[in-house]
Amino acid sequence: MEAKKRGVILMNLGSPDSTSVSDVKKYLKEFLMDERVIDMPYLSRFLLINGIIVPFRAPKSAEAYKTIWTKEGSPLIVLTHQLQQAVQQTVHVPVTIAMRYGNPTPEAAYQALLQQSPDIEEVLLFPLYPHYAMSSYETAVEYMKEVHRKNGYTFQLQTIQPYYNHPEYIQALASSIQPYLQLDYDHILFSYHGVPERHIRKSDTTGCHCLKVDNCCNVPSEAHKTCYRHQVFETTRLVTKALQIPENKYSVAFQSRLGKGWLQPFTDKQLEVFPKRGIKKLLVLCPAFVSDCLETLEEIAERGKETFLQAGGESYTTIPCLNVHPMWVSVISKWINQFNQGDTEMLLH
Ligand SMILES: C=CC1=C(C)c2cc3[nH]c(cc4nc(cc5[nH]c(cc1n2)c(C)c5CCC(=O)O)C(CCC(=O)O)=C4C)c(C)c3C=C
Ligand SMILES: [Fe+2]
Ligand SMILES: [Fe+2]
Repeated sequence: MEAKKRGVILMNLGSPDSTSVSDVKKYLKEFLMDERVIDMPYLSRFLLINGIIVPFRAPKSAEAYKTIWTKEGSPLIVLTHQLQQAVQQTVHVPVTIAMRYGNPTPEAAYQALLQQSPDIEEVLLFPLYPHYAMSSYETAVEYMKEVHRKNGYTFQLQTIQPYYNHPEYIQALASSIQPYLQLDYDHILFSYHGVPERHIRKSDTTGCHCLKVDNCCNVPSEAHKTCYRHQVFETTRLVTKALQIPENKYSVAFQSRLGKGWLQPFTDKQLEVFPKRGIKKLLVLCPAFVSDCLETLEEIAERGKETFLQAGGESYTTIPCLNVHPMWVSVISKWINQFNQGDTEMLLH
């Protein structure tokens, strides 16, 4: 029997095309008009985004992007391209990239695969998000399905499930952290992108567990399959266990909030209080992101450092995202090879 013709799409969030205010406005509008990001009725969302948030935010965001932009473009896009190239060298199926917002679009990614392999039968969608959140993983997957359906493509679309607790992902993350443990440090902060608490409740498939049961994220539940909070705690628990980091040497916080009612504790507030609690030498990492981006390079590495040092901290080291770490490249390649052999263990069922 002949093997099926397959292809892979690595999917990330996306960036503006340039640091111009007009490109940033276009990107923010597309991003924030996503009903899985700002979950309001259409008209209120439209008025809030177009009338208030984008006009005020775009000039500030454009300035922030300027501080991290490279000759090749946005770090997130450049790093996603580099990951695609590294993975492509080790697998025998075509691999391309798509962004949820901006370029390259999902249509462009599907077309790129069809051009390389016109009789393609199965495409693997690989979201570059280890954790499930309606504003990251879910919107990426649902949007790819929608574009697939609208174009009437005949190939099948399969999706890698969230890998926040997969032993091979944890091992890759641990080995990217390991060299930094040689530094003299008091504490490690795991800073994850925040989400509104309302989103955690909305994603609860049982309707009665998340943020309703005491200590919900540590009480076994079916809800954890789609609970971002549970999943980030699990990544932290598993990776600190693998590295034998004692419980009193690390903590979790949530960054990048936009509005009220987001998951706590907040990273920026923690950075202010740590020095007062005797934490003077800090390591920070951001495992919700596979690729370094505005939120890690500007918010955490630049502004976070300033906050911590001004509050009395002495040393502040950021640990890069997995990016193109060789172990991460080989994990992705291994999962792609498994998929290419018809192994469905890693796929959403
Ligand atoms: C874990 C992944 C992400 C989740 C969950 C997420 C939720 C989320 N984000 C916003 C608003 C903004 N996020 C912005 C940037 C941004 N967000 C992620 C990832 C997640 N967001 C990434 C990778 C990036 C960086 C993109 C880059 O180009 O480098 C921005 C834009 C920048 C800014 O103006 O700050 C906004 C806005 C919301 C509202 C939300 C959940 C509801
Ligand atoms: Fe975000
Ligand atoms: Fe939970």
